[in-house]
Amino acid sequence: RNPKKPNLPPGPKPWPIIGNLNLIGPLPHISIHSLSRKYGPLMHLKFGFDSVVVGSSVEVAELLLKTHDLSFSSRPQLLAGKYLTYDYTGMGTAPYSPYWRQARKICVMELLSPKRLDQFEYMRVEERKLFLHDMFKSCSKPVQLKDRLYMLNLSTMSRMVLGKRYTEEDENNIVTPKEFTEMLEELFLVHGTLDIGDAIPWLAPLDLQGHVKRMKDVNRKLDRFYEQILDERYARKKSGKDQGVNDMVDVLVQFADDPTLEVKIERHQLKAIIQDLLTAGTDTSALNVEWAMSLLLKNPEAIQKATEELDRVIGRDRWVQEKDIVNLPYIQAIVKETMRLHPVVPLLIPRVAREDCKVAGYDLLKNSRVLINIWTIGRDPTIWEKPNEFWPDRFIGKEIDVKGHDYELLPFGSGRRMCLGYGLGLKLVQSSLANLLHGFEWKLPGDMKRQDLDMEERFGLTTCKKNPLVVVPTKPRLPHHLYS
Ligand code: HEM
Repeated sequence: RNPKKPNLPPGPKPWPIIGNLNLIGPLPHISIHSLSRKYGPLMHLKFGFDSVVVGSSVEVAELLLKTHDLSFSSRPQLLAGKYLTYDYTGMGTAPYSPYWRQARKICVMELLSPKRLDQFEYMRVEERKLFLHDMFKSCSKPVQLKDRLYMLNLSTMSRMVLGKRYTEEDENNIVTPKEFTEMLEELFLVHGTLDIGDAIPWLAPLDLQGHVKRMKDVNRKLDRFYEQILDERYARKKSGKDQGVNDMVDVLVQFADDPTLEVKIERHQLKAIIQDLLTAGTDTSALNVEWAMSLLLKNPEAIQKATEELDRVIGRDRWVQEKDIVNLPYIQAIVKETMRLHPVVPLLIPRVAREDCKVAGYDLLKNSRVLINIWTIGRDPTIWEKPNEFWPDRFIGKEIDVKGHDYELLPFGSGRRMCLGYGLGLKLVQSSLANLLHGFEWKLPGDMKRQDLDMEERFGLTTCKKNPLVVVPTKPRLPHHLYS
């Protein structure tokens, strides 16, 4: 062997130009799962000209996300990051840098800290009540759960981040609910697309798929919205009518102006952070609840166990509150089991190597992209008994949690780039799910049998059900006055 040639991890032989992209189907985590069975848990692929390293076991995940976390704590510079997140200044797209460290610290310590989440809990409670009231009005009719949950999370995040529910008609709002939801929908859609220009950079200027144009268009619209929000805040501050901290933008503006900050946060960076806060948890949390309800409808005995627990711990005369969740181990187990079987970000967000690095005897080169296939890890038969079965009891009495320390279950990632909103994400998922189960009896529409409910996936920025779940809340379980 040429001693200078790097000892790359095993992988399929790449084609010129396209590399191994021909082996990647519409569900990349499944294609990569099949490849890793042949080439092993540390595998090397080529996506166009980019080297991609995939970790598919607990041991390799720990090496990449813990032992060598610092070497892999940057993000690749993809077109979406440039055009949709203000030149890579979103929290999820920013390279490892003093700016990213500073902004992440503010988000973790100030915006999403347990204390701040408690301060804004009343907003989540109010939004959930409206959602449950709407669900009550839909009793005995089929509902598309994902859309409802998405709107619940969007209203909640819109209030916590911007101080207003932009999902509802209000003549003082700067955008109509339709404009607001359409802008964000387009943002998700175009962010989730795979652009050929990312894999083959000399094709990027041609914008063959028209993605860059769409990215610029939606960013222009969103920018006007964020500009107006910031203008209003600064005007209020200047006028002396500042009323303290009412939402996350208030906190951000306060910190951005702090002269003691090591790195100054510029206006375009503020807008990127606002966008992250508004969007990162809405879809992810809604999809987790949709997957959980789908799994439960296929396993009615689990619904029975969950409702028994709810009746015993909460009783039938009130809703479930966030602080009740610690006393609901079966509900927690359902959420973990759902995240194990259907992680909504199955390959985590790609990282990038900041330097050459030796891992498990192989050379991983600077600028390689790093993916962790948590879908494979979640179904690994050497870790999980009956890996493909929905069996929440497997978590009862076990210490495994989803907070990034147990490498067999990483729905929020781990290490320096781990999800910074996991605490909020868990609250949104657990409390929506618990109250849907506590508040209603459920069935599939018409004569549909549980065997007929498909669990096919669609890959994108987040992995959702290919065919959205339609379900019928047959009747309320609690006294009627609680739904008003
Ligand atoms: C159930 C809900 C959620 C799930 C499943 C989820 C999942 C994830 C995952 C897998 C990552 C990538 C981690 C990695 O690369 O190691 C991530 C990153 C991120 N998440 Fe979440 N997330 C959720 C909710 C939220 C919420 C509520 C927020 C904020 C309000 C949020 C903000 C972010 C941000 C900003 C990043 C990028 C972090 C960085 O690169 O430094 N997420 N999330």
